[in-house]
Amino acid sequence: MYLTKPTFFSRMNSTGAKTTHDEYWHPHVDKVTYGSFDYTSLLYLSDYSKDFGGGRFVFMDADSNKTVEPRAGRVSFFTSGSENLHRVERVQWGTRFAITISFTCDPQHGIADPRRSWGRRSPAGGQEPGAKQPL
Ligand SMILES: O=C(O)CCC(=O)C(=O)O
Ligand SMILES: [Fe+2]
Repeated sequence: MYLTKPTFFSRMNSTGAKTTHDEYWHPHVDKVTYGSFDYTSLLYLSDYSKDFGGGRFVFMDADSNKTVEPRAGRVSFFTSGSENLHRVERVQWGTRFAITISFTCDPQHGIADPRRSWGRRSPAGGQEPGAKQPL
C-alpha cells in the first residue's frame, strides 16, 4: 500500500462554498472524486457539539445511515469505493478541522514516502530520498 494524493487539511464552517469543490455536503464516493484513492483516512482535529454543530460524517447505506461524530484525535479509516458512499452534514456553527490522508494499492499512483524526504540525509548506500516504499 502506498500513500497517494491529495492529502489535505480541511476547515469547514457555515459560510457558503466559494467553489463547487468546497461543497463537502454532497454524497460522494472518494475513489470517484479523487481518482487514486483505495483507502481514505480522516483525522479529526475538533469536537462535534463543542467546537462546531452539524458536520457529522454520514455513511449512506440503503437500509440505515451510520454517523461518525468528529472528535479531536479520532481517526476514521475506510475503503474508498462505492461501498462507502458518504457525505458530511453542513456545519451549523463553529469551525470543524480535519486532515485527509489517502492510500492506494497502485504503485503508479503512489507518492514519495515522506519518511525519506523530510530533510534527513540518507546513509551512504541508503535508499534514494523520496523512493517509493510499500507500507
Ligand atoms: O472531513 C470529513 O469528515 C470527510 C470529508 C470528505 O468526505 C472528503 O473530503 O472526501
Ligand atoms: Fe469523502
